[in-house]
Amino acid sequence: MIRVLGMMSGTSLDGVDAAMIDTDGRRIAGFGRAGFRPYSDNESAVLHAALGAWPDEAGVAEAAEISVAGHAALAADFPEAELIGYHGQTLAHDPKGRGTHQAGNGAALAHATGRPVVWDFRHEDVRRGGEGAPLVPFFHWACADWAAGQGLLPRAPVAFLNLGGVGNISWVDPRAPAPEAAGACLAFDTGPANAPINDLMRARRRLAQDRGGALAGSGRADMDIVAAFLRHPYFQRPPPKSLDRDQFSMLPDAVAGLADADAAATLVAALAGAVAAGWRWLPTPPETLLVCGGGRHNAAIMAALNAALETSVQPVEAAGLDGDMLEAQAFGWLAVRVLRGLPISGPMTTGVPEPVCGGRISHPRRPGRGGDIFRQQA
Ligand SMILES: Nc1ncnc2c1ncn2[C@@H]1O[C@H](COP(=O)(O)OP(=O)(O)OP(=O)(O)O)[C@@H](O)[C@H]1O
Ligand SMILES: CC(=O)N[C@H]1[C@@H]2OC[C@@H](O2)[C@@H](O)[C@@H]1O[C@H](C)C(=O)O
Repeated sequence: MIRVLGMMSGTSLDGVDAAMIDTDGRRIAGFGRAGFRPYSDNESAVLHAALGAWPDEAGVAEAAEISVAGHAALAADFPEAELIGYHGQTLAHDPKGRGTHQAGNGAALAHATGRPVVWDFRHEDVRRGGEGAPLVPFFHWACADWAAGQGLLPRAPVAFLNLGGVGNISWVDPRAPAPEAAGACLAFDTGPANAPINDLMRARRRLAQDRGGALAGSGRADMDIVAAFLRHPYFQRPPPKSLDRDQFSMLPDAVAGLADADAAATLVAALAGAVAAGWRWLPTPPETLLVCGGGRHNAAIMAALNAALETSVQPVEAAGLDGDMLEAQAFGWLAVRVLRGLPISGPMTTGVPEPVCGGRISHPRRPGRGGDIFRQQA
């Protein structure tokens, strides 16, 4: 078993999540402490300005420095970690074109923390023809396996919906022997989630988010706009498929003429409509949809999902999991899989032709505690 710290800074650009998890890269042995370090207004502004940039373009070096410094500061609170899984900051994602770009530097983080760092999780998948995203589905399979083992969920297919800046859904069957086994997982990005809502709040109210969904809850969705949005070819395309943060620029444009509350309500209805549009791709309709990520704190989103779907929609806490830390835990679990040479994606999650391991491992110049886990490998 390895005590690993997973670290994630997602597309909503609000800060860095960190969570400890004990795992052999297959089963989850236990969850540990977690932490969050928000980006300052200045850091967030630099990251926002760099969105869309590819390596060596303007603003990327500064964004990478902010990423490494923010992660190193938070990792210092977790001296018990033998290994760190570091996602980096996605600035651009175009898997069928220019590739995928996570700003950051795992070698610099290894040096700063004295711990080995697994990073650059997405490139190898893209290089081999995959979407490079979503990568959390194999971990969702492990969560379903863990929850079934704890008696918190039946050992049956279940779906996880992650609502960060972008939404992604994983259908998983914990009766399968491993996440890469045939029939174990099917996953894809559903559509925009919190990113357009945050952008609306920032532009119109100078706020970072619609806290609790209060504004959206007081408005009325324009269903003509939602219907037009759902005619986008993305929703007709079968998985695998993944999205860049700002791929649906027509959505903010379409709500530009609406009052604030109605605009927020329309974005929420579009989010739920996109999830419902993806439902047909799931191998079987799951009895439960477990919602994780910040969007589950938005009551208007949860109500819209309940209205749009004929299934039990619940926060992932119903299965004993921490919905704010699931992605950070995922990149800890995936880091151990990289260390052990186990696949982190496959045909049914990213569309890569064969299951692929990927990831890079960087060692600190002066090894700290991490040396032990490499001796365990031998
Ligand atoms: N109390 C709340 N009320 C409403 N919305 C919230 C609340 N808490 C979080 N959110 C929303 O969730 C977002 C953060 O979600 P999360 O941390 O899951 O995203 P992320 O990890 O950055 O993105 P991604 O999963 O796309 O990589 C916030 O930016 C906000 O939009
Ligand atoms: C390229 C990239 O960073 N994509 C993110 C983003 O945020 C949500 C969705 O789009 C998902 O595809 C992915 O994140 C999660 C952690 C994933 O890879 O599963």
